[in-house]
Amino acid sequence: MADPQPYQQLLSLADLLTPSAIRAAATLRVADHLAAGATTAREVAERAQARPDLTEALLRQLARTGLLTETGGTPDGERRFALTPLGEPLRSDHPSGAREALRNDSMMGGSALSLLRLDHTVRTGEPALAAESGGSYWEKVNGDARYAEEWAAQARAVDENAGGPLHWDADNIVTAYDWSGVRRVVDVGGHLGVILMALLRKHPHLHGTLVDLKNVAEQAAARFAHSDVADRATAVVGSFFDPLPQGADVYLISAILADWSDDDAVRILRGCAAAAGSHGRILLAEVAMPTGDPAVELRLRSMMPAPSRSVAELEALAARAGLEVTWRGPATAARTLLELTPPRTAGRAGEVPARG
Ligand SMILES: C[S@@+](CC[C@H](N)C(=O)[O-])C[C@H]1O[C@@H](n2cnc3c(N)ncnc32)[C@H](O)[C@@H]1O
Repeated sequence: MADPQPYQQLLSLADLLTPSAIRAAATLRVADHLAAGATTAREVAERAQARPDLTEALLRQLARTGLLTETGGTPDGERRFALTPLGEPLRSDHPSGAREALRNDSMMGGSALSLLRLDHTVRTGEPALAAESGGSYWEKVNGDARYAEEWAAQARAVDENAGGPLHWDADNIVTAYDWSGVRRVVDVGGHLGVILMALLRKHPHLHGTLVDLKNVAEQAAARFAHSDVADRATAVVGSFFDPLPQGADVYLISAILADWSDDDAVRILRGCAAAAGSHGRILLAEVAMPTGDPAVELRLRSMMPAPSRSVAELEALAARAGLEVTWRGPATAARTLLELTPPRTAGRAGEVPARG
């Protein structure tokens, strides 16, 4: 057989059918329906509330790709299908969690679709989702009740892993900063409260308020209410683009700025500074994701504008926001720690010591 022409290879490399069919199967729970006893396209379609004719096409295509196998026919001549070992991980109960990563309507699966508009990212540096919806990823997954159960599942998973080491060198936030003179901390975009709870447990004199968007803040509030720090931790629904709770001693910004352009990052820093007032400070604990590999860089950049700002770039943002660096904590490959202070209160220590 003649070797394929370069154009044929090119079209085959760029073809979207296989990934789209697998993601459609994940979204429509095809594997779950087959595992639960459906065998024909009609039975799968009925359970998936889909069209039988196109479900049949999907199942036949998945059989071609090796995720399903045809197991004969019914007396009426309908094809029967079953999962192969390659298709098994698409079941919701598979420990790999593959279906969650692949279904188009999950947080992870949905954000992967931004790769389809990589041209937009390469042209502008913006996440491709912005080209589609005009809104941020976080607004979408927090403003839509369809994602509330996913956040609840994440909260359950976080509870199951409670007590383990914190990700991305976040232990440094808890141990490397001098919390002794701090009474109130606001965790800005504090997610499900993992870091804030670790902080309050380690420093029993601290009180914490977590601010996050709706779906997340509600889960964090429920976690706090059932925890040993219930009397010192609160979670409030809010946006860091709106006024934040005033007057805390420290505004913690952990792993937030990577998701935002320079202009938005400066807005977030300014908002924290405004809430910090004349005596408060900001603890910027930004993460740096490894982007040396082009595949990793393209994936990350299609979803977030700045996955790995350098310390110098973070300090430049702080300067743009009118903040002074009053402490430099240990900078690991994954995490930077900077204390930032509005100018009128700068110089608590009278100098900028470099530690770590
Ligand atoms: C990458 S997570 C970081 C979570 C946490 N600070 C940490 O270090 O693990 C980003 C967080 O920012 C929150 N977020 C996004 N946009 C927000 C906004 N406008 N206002 C408040 N929180 C927001 C998200 O819901 C999410 O919890």
